[in-house]
Formats: sequence, C-alpha cells, structure tokens
Amino acid sequence: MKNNILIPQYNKNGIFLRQIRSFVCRRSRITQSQLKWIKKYWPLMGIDFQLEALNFLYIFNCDAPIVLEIGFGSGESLVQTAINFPDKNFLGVEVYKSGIGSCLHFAHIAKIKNLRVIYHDVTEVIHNMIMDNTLSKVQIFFPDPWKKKRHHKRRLIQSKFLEAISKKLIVGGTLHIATDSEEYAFYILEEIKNIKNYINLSKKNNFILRPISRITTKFEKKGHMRGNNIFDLLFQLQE
Ligand SMILES: C[S@@+](CC[C@H](N)C(=O)[O-])C[C@H]1O[C@@H](n2cnc3c(N)ncnc32)[C@H](O)[C@@H]1O
Repeated sequence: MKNNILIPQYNKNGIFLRQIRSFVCRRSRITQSQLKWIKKYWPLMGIDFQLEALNFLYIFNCDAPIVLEIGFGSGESLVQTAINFPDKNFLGVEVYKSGIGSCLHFAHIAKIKNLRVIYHDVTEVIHNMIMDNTLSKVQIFFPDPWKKKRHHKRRLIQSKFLEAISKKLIVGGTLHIATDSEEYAFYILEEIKNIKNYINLSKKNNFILRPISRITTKFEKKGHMRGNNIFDLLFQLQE
C-alpha cells in the first residue's frame, strides 16, 4: 500500500503549496493487528492511488452497479452493506490508516468479493480515478462537520465537490449523505441548491427518514448516545 494520502503540490518556483483539506494529517495510532491485516489483505482488496481512471469491469470482474462510500471510518457499516447487497460493487475511500486495516479485516471475515478500498484523499480520487457517468450511488455518512465558522472551508461537502460528484454519477444515480450536525445539514442544502440536475428526493425538499437499508455507523452510535438528531439527505441526478 502506498503511504501517501495526498499529492504534494508546488508552484512554478518549486515552493510547496499548502492545500485546505477536510482532514488533518496526523500520525494516528495503528495497532499491530491492523498493520498485519493491511499487509495480508491489501493485495486482495486495496487499490493504490493512480492518475488514471479505474476500469471497474476489470477490478470487480463483473459490471454490477458501483457504489462509492467516502470516509467509511473503520468500515463495519460499509462491509455490512456490501454483504446485504451482493448484486452491487462497493468502492470505499478513507484517509484513516487504522480504519483501512479494520475494514480489510471485516471484509475478509465476511468473505465478500464486492468491495475494494482506496487509501487517499477522495477529492483527488474523484478527479483522477473515477470516470464520468459511472457511479450508481455515492454515500457520505457523518463527514467531519468542522463546526467552527473559521473551519468551514475544510468541509468536504461544498458546492465544488458536489459538482464534481454530479459528473461521476449516472443519470438516475443518487447521493446519500447523513450527518448529526443540524447546521451542516442546512449548509449542505444551501450548497447543493444551485447545482444543476440534483433533485432532492425529500417531499419537503429537506431531509428523508433514514432508509432501513442504511446501516447505523460507528460514529452515528456515539451521536445517538449524546442524544443527537440525525439528518439524512438524498438527491438524485436527473438529465
Ligand atoms: C466522522 S468520521 C465518520 C466515519 C464513518 N463514516 C462513520 O460514520 O462511522 C469521517 C471520516 O471521513 C474521513 N475523511 C475525511 N476527509 C476525507 C477525505 N478527503 N478523503 C477520504 N476520507 C476522508 C475521515 O478520515 C473519517 O474517517
């Protein structure tokens, strides 16, 4: 597994350009077991970052619909979803190395064949590795809310990113977001409002009830314990 989760950028004088990211590059603690799982299962389920678009037919060996999950954390809910939908192929993207290790472990135990993972910043993955009009669904569950106003620029879900996703979805494809931050939920509604072709599938043009198919995530469980409300947003791409 390549160990860089972003591509360093330089100006024409060779000066390193600091990018605003939706995550902080910290040396996160990783257990010996997680390292062992990465070593063992990455060659089977991991995809290294590359500058060319992926060929999903080649990767999954079948042309089932592709679901992209962004920021899967430790991956339990992603693996459970992949178990529940064997007729779909799942691609998970995460920058949290210990989460990659855990996810590979859960996927190995579940013996699933319809999941691949990428260890890299999803903004670069979307731009370089995903061909236009190929994804049937994009799901982003509990993206970091970056609550302070001065940190809003770090939020993953902003109009530019939503626009990039819209190019990758097939017509009729969906974008499902869940958050426990009411403020972020309304911010997303504002950011998506002016992007062509997204239709809000909520009757009231705001939130939907959690679909039963959406497995409760690890982060969500912590939110429940704090008594947080959960906001599910579902949009569909129209021609
Ligand atoms: C609050 S956690 C939620 C994890 C999981 N979805 C859950 O609900 O338990 C947000 C996750 O998004 C990941 N993340 C943040 N920015 C990312 C990016 N640009 N590319 C890929 N993953 C990212 C973080 O590493 C983190 O694991």
